[in-house]
Amino acid sequence: MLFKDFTPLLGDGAALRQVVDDVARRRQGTVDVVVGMEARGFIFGAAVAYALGVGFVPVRKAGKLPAGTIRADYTLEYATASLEVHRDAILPGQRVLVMDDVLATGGTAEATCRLVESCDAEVVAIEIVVEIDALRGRDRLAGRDVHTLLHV
Ligand SMILES: O=P(O)(O)OC[C@H]1O[C@H](OP(=O)(O)OP(=O)(O)O)[C@H](O)[C@@H]1O
Ligand SMILES: Nc1ncnc2[nH]cnc12
Repeated sequence: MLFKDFTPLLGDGAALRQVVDDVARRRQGTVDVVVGMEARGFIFGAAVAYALGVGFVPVRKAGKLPAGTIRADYTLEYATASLEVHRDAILPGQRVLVMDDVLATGGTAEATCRLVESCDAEVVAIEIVVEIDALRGRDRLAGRDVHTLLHV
């Protein structure tokens, strides 16, 4: 699978603003917090949280967060990995927007949804900048509101 390089989009101020404003317009008033996944989900997630006027919660690769965490394992092509979030970062009942740059196999997004739901919070929607359709990541997110800006 070819690597989809996002750095030109990040370097283009008008394009970056268009992506962030589009997500913020769609989700305005519907979420209490944005969750973004390390590392590229931090860039878009934090910008969208700022635009919505809500907080941002980082989901990190295992072993990087300083306080008490909960963990979710997920599968990569030939291995497994783990994501973590601070156990008190997402409150029960909060409405959560999950934001990432790429949806490939869906493992990252699916594990993130599990983390949110372990906090008794609700995944209101998943916003993705680019979905790699051939990898069928969407199948792992069946029943969820998944919105993608671009399909490749
Ligand atoms: O749908 P999946 O198959 O789970 O792949 C998508 C994930 O892969 C990339 O992150 P990566 O784990 O490469 O980390 P990085 O953002 O730190 O480069 C991307 O930013 C997504 O988070
Ligand atoms: N092909 C790909 N390009 C960019 N980011 C990715 N994350 C997972 N697969 C990817």
